Amino acid sequence: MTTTFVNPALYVAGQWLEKASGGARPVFNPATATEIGQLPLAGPAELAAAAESAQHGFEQWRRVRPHDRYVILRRAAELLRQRADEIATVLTLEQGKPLAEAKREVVLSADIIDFQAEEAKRLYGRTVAPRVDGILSHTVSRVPVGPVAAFTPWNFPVNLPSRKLGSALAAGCSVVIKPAEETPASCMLLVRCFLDAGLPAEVINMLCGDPALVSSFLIERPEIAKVSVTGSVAVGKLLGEQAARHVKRFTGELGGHAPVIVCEDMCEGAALDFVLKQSVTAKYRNAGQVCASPIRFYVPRAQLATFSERFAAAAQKLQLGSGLDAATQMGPLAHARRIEDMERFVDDAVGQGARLLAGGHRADRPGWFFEPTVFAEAPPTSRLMQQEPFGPIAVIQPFDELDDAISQANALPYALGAYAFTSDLHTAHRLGESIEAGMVGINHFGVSQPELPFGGHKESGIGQEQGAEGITHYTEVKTITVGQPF
Ligand SMILES: NC(=O)C1=CN([C@@H]2O[C@H](COP(=O)(O)OP(=O)(O)OC[C@H]3O[C@@H](n4cnc5c(N)ncnc54)[C@H](O)[C@@H]3O)[C@@H](O)[C@H]2O)C=CC1
Ligand SMILES: O=Cc1ccc(S(=O)(=O)O)cc1
Repeated sequence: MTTTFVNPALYVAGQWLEKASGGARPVFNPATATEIGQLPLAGPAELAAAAESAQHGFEQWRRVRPHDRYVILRRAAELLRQRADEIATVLTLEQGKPLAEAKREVVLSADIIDFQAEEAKRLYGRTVAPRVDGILSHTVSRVPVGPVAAFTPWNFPVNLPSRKLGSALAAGCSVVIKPAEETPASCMLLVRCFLDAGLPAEVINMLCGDPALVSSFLIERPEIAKVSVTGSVAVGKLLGEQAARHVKRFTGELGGHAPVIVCEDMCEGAALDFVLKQSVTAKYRNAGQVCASPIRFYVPRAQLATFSERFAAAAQKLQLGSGLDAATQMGPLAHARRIEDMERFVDDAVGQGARLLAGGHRADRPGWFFEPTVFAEAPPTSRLMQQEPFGPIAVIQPFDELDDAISQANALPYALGAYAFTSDLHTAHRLGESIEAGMVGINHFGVSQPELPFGGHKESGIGQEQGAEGITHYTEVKTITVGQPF
């Protein structure tokens, strides 16, 4: 297995580019904060070429039968599985997460592509009975929306592109994808799987550059029909506004601030052990850089001390280190900006009187490591209780009545993932129905599955990815109605 980095290149109009007109920027290993590669950056010339190429690619791909699209996508998923060790290593080198997490991400991405490939064959239409004589047929079908501009972040550099590419390509769209500049190489290796599987060259274009320039340039291009973004609420609003100005279709998978309600009946003995083990694992997975990461834990007031002390003790025991080291349980944050952001969250929470129970500092070692951090009783005005920390910070809050916990859970404009633990079936249903979120996990954190729709309510997003819903967002409804000629 290789432990070397693969220098990233852009893929524009059927050519791999190791240099581009926008210059270049370094790619870093977050575990050491050292440069590991150079990324070429697209300028207007490559951006225009990519948009034109996506139009050519679309004209070709839309005519490929769904079954043939399915065959190519299934082959790409298989190549991804075969290359999982190499791709996971590159992912860990540029993003930082433990290798086992990176490998799971790559294999899960193959499952996502497989599922969407199957959906290509199930884009059913319908016929509708005419209401007057002289009409032969009304046919309602789904057609591909057109070339897509897709923007993905650095926290899941293979999974998030796979969600967009799997659905868009299955639907018959071409894609110009801009992965995060911090983590371009693992996405490049994903793109190679599609091309090696037989995807026609111009159906996919991949480039990086100045994010604001790339997005505004592409969204304004007449070739681009749809914009799909995963990122912060702020970036989602910006790109959504730009798309709306041109009446372009838009999917946004944006931030979250997931609450976790732990009911009284889960606060003792084996039940409490179970909740704590699941919670600490879910919280510090990918160093908390997950849009559906649990953030606010609500526990009965009488259990606050025990729950928070045990949570903090478990967090402090986590082994930090390079993702390539098999003993590592939590890697570094993906880039230096995240460390500064964590410090701002901590300073603000401490300043507002929250109790710091664990961590709170950058770790005393090279690289962008931040200690697993636990707060209790943070005031609702603190930044931590209002904005997505997107890092290894948990906050544990007391509640008196379950209704109060539900109100607090629903108090923010975010509504992506939410979780609750209870052994009571009636309470499980009540929580599932009353918590406002796109995805509610009861007694587990595994809300993201290839078979299930993933998406948020309120400001957390528009549309869904994965599941049967994923592909539909890359289609338009078209009605053809045929009358008798005379
Ligand atoms: N929903 C998710 O999975 C993600 C959410 N975020 C959120 O974003 C916050 C800030 O993340 P940072 O990386 O520090 O900041 P950032 O906002 O600079 O970048 C976030 C991502 O958006 C992209 N981006 C930024 N401006 C863009 C633009 N005008 N057009 C197209 N893409 C653009 C970047 O390339 C990057 O991949 C995090 O605290 C978190 O709340 C970040 C990454 C993933
Ligand atoms: O950041 C969003 C995100 C990405 C991946 C997953 S999972 O690996 O499929 O669980 C969850 C959330």
